[in-house]
Amino acid sequence: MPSMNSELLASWSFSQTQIHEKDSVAPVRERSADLGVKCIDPAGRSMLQLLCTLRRPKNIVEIGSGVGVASLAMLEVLGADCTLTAIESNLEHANAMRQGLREAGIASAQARIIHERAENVLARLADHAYDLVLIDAGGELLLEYVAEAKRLIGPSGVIVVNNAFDNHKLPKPAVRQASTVATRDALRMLREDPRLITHLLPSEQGLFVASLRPMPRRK
Ligand SMILES: C[S@@+](CC[C@H](N)C(=O)[O-])C[C@H]1O[C@@H](n2cnc3c(N)ncnc32)[C@H](O)[C@@H]1O
Repeated sequence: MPSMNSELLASWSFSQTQIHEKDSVAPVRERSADLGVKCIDPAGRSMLQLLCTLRRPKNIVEIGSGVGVASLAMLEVLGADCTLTAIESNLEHANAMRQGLREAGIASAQARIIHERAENVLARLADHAYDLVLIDAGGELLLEYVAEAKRLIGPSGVIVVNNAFDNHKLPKPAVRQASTVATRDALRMLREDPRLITHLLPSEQGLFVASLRPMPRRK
């Protein structure tokens, strides 16, 4: 296991600076900051775009879409080829996201925002109908969201958990706060599922990716 030393820390910090976002991203980040929403960090956003580029998901669910930094990142690389169902419990955040979608020229038929608590919505979404589920709504209910995400994804589905470091509390065993315990349990649930390949990507907030193993090819 690599131990954190100053060189490794310097390389990791350097990697976090090697991201150049389009000018259109800054106003959405500003709107997020104005409303006190902690949006996905630049490295996480860039990793999410890479994942979308490689997997080309057609149907996406985002749990906790905030003002839409992650949503717009996915829509930017996928174009009109995908539909997004964004679940957001805070009306101000949902309205600010609607504004961002309009400014980006995204049709409302392509990106649907459901203004409701995710725990009241997810059960209504169809089994195996989605290719990517992004979870970014805090740690407390993460186990529930992960269980639902496993039901929602189709045969080549991917589950992504942002802020997997739980604000850097995850690696500290002494921290027993509800969100940290739930995050540990949820990530373990994904890691121990033999159908999934998982990886914790070292963005600033931590991006945990769980992908269904491909079916073996028939000879
Ligand atoms: C970390 S922010 C999401 C940031 C967003 N993914 C982005 O990158 O721009 C978390 C969001 O989850 C929302 N949220 C919190 N609990 C929720 C719940 N139970 N159901 C739906 N949304 C929730 C908050 O209102 C907040 O906007």
